[in-house]
Order: sequence, then C-alpha cells, then structure tokens
Amino acid sequence: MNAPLRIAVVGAGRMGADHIERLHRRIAGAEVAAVVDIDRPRAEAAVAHIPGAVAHTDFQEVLDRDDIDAALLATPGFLHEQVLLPALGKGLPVLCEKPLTPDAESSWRVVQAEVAAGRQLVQVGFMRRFDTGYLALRRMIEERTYGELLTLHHQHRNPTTPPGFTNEMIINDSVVHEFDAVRFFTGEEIVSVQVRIGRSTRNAPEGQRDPQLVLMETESGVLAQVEAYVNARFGYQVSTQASFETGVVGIGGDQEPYVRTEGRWGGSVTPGFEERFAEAYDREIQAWVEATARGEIGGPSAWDGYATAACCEAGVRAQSSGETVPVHLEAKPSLYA
Ligand SMILES: NC(=O)C1=CN([C@@H]2O[C@H](COP(=O)(O)OP(=O)(O)OC[C@H]3O[C@@H](n4cnc5c(N)ncnc54)[C@H](O)[C@@H]3O)[C@@H](O)[C@H]2O)C=CC1
Ligand SMILES: O=C1[C@@H](O)[C@H](O)[C@@H](O)[C@H](O)[C@H]1O
Repeated sequence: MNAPLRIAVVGAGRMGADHIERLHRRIAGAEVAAVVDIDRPRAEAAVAHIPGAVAHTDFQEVLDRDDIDAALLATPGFLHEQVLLPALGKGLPVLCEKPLTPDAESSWRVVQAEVAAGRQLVQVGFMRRFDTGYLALRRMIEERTYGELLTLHHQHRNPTTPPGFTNEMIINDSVVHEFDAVRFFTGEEIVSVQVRIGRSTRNAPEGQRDPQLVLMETESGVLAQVEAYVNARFGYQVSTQASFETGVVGIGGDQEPYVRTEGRWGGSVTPGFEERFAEAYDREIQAWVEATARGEIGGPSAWDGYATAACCEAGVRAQSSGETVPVHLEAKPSLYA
C-alpha cells in the first residue's frame, strides 16, 4: 500500500475546517500534514488534534517544505490566484474550492499557468458533480431516458449570508454552482446570461438585492433558470427540476425521513450546505485524493473553473444592465480536450 498523501490545507475557516475534519476522519489515503491560515491561533487550533500536523501562516512556508504532496485551498475566492500560481510553478496538485477565481481574466491566467506546467494539477471544488441526484439526472440527460432535455429550473436558497457578502457574490459565489451544474448536465458551454431583479426582501443586507432570477442559454438552446435567494431564512435548499420531451424529473427535493407525529406531518430542512452536501464533499475529496495519487485530477478542471468565471462575469454585467449578456470564452487549450 502507498504512503498516505500529505496534504496542506490553506484557509481553516468554515469550509477549510470542514475539509480538515473530512481528511482527518473519513478520507482514505491522505493525512493533514499542514494547515495554513493568516490567523495563527486558527491554524494552531486546526492542527491541535492532528498528530504531526504543523501550523503555518504563509503558503510560502509550505512551498519551502519538501514533504507536502498536495494542497487543498479554502481561502476566499479573491485570494486563490496568489496560491494557485506558485503551486502550479512547483508542480503541486491543488483542490481549489470554488470559485477558481472571481473573474475570467485571472482564471485564464491560472489556465495558462497550468498549460505551461504541461499537466492538469488543479481540480475545482464543484462538489455538486458528486451528489447522487446530480449524477442520476445527468445520466438521464445523456441516455435520453425521457427524450431531449428542454429546460432546467433551479432553486438555490441560503438561510443568510456572511458579513461582506456583496450583490456580485450572489453570482460569483452562489450562482457559480448553477453555471457549473448546467455545463455538467448538458455537456455544453453557456452562451448568454440574463438577470432579473424584482421586489427585494427586507432581510437582505445593505447593497444586496435578493432574490435574483438568472436565465442562461446553452449552445444547443437549453434554457436554464435559477432563483438565487440567499437570505431565505427557513434553511438551505438546492434543487432542480428538468423538463424533457416525455417527463419531468426533480432532484434535491425535501430530505427524508418523512414523519407524521402529534397532528403534523413533514420532514426536516437542511440548515446549510455542510449537511445538504456532506456525502458529495466526501466523495469529491476521496476522488481527488485517489486521482492525485495516480498523477491525475478526479473532477472539474481549471477549464471548468475558467468557463464558469466567464459566465459569472457575464452575470455580474447582466445584474446591472438588465440586458442579455453573451459569454466570451477563449479557445480551449488541447490540455482540456
Ligand atoms: N463548495 C462549497 O459548497 C463551498 C465553498 N466555499 C468556498 O470555500 C472558500 C472559503 O470559504 P469560507 O470557508 O466560507 O471562508 P472563511 O472566511 O470562513 O474562511 C477563510 C479562511 O481563510 C483564511 N485566510 C484569509 N487570508 C488568508 C491568507 N492569505 N492565507 C491563509 N489563510 C487566509 C481566513 O483567516 C479564514 O480562516 C471560498 O472559496 C468559498 O467560495 C464556501 C462555502 C461552501
Ligand atoms: O459555495 C457555497 C457558498 O459559498 C455560497 O455562498 C452558497 O450560496 C452555496 O450554496 C454554497 O455551496
């Protein structure tokens, strides 16, 4: 049996801490060897229960070590490029939480750096691709189980947003998942994006308009819409309905168990993405670890990160203009053929 991969987790906040626990307790073939956080007490707390793991405050300290096999990047998206470029320069594999970067220009720089490195080293954390419902729906689309796919209707509802979550982040941090999901389901690029904003909830923080309806079109004319409602209060919900020629398929509906008790019926609502996608994150990280051990990536690529960043850029322009904005993509490098 091979020695476990020695992973450095960069960013030990909400998502990084969740991934550290996952790597430490549930993922086979990997161990947390380092945690980097600019907030030293946070980095130290994250490694306190992991024998042998070392706390750092600067990613360069990890690059200077020669015993780290891969990095899991979970700092805020606008900080990803500053870790990805040196990691690619050193040939270090990275699982980069979404978004790859917050705009198409910087994502394209990452793609070009990977092309220069000569092999795929970056996997992007679009974990929904590992959700069983998503996988089942994609199979039905591919196999034309109910004829051709015509439209996709997504609901993306969060209970609240963290401090500093801007209007643009509704597109760049939340709807980025649906841009990837639509590309994953259809196997096509998205060609245009429109955003409509109507009455806004009084629960939205200043500067945010919530909810927003995002409409996108794929190369072959599939229309997909998203209700992004990020201060919905009641809990977390990510679901999709797909309309085909001979059927309608829903995924991500209400969670089991369904209970009747004390004169009421119903089930529970997941409070957040950690619970809704717990199994998908596990499968995502396990697939990444196994692929990394083989010298490959095990999920969405830097090209997928770039293509969704281009959709986000169109989406942010569409937010302010109200126009249908075309998505511009550079030619796809042969590395991603
Ligand atoms: N796949 C998914 O469903 C989700 C993905 N995310 C993504 O995960 C990433 C992190 O998000 P959160 O955990 O919510 O953020 P967070 O704000 O909770 O944590 C970020 C951490 O990075 C640290 N940090 C900041 N600058 C740093 C630097 N220069 N070097 C090292 N550490 C630094 C902070 O001190 C903090 O501990 C983002 O890209 C976000 O979009 C977040 C939530 C869900
Ligand atoms: O990635 C995530 C968060 O960053 C984002 O803010 C949420 O809207 C998403 O549902 C979650 O999956």
